[in-house]
Amino acid sequence: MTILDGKKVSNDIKNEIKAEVDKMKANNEKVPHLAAVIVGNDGASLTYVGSKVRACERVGFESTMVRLSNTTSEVELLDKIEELNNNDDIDGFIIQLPLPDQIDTQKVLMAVHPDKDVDGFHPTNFGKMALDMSTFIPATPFGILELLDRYNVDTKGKHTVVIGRSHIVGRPMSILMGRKGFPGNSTVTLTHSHTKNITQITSQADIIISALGVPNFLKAEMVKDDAVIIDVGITRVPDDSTEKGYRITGDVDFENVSKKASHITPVPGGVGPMTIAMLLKNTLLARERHRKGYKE
Ligand SMILES: Nc1nc(=O)c2c([nH]1)NC[C@@H]1CN(c3ccc(C(=O)N[C@@H](CCC(=O)O)C(=O)O)cc3)C=[N+]21
Repeated sequence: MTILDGKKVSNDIKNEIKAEVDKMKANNEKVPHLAAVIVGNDGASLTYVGSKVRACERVGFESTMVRLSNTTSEVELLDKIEELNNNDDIDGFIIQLPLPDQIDTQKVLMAVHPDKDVDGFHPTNFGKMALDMSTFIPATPFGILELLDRYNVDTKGKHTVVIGRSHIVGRPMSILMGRKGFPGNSTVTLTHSHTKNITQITSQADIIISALGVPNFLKAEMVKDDAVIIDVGITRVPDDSTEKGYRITGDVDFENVSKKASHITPVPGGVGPMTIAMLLKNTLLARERHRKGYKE
């Protein structure tokens, strides 16, 4: 059984990115600049954005965190986005999700200029992804592809079962695993809350990608021997024995499923750190495209 070590691979990727940034600095070129907008005070969201900012520092990017209050109106947020779209110093930015209820998420994501949309959430970029055109691939799915690639996990002709159809993980993942090329060329089944007899489906999977957010959902009985297991779940469960008062748990019953799996991602230390590394990679790409005047 091989642990797909997202922590290690993400560190390798960050070192590769840092080497690129060092070259830019040596040539007196402007370094990539990422901005992150966060609306409200959600603890988990603040943690993730904090990690993103720290990761920028680590590789030598510039970063800007824009904090808006929980009562921010949709118009105020759209104004801020327009400002970031027009700020030539910023190569890419993200709007941290989820957003408060008074704000229409889809409307907001459509306001981000596709050239600066390093999350890959704009319909133009999502469409390009589905059509195999070069674009920003959403960081979590991109991180999973990168992890499969670096561990040489064979995906061709395999049956991949994706659990969850969210716009940021399950849906794009189902498209990417079925695309031509590597990693890809899988036969994909996308399952969700209306799926009947899910155990029958997961037991036939060569690769399972679970992005549900239900702790311990995927049990050993649902998995066949030698399956590849990717756990995208990150749920905070209260735990007084820890310093922070919580621990994070994936969708997979790791202890038992890992005994059957050929490859498995841990939580923490699997997909989460890869997400951050690939956001940096997309920001590097955004800088490069910006430098070339968006001509290609
Ligand atoms: N616009 C937008 N883009 C996102 O990419 C985005 C988002 N909104 N909203 C929330 C989700 C979630 N997400 C994570 C990133 C890193 C970890 C991560 O580093 N996790 C660590 C542990 C972190 C902890 O201790 O909580 C790990 O799994 O090892 C987790 C989750 C990005 N998301």
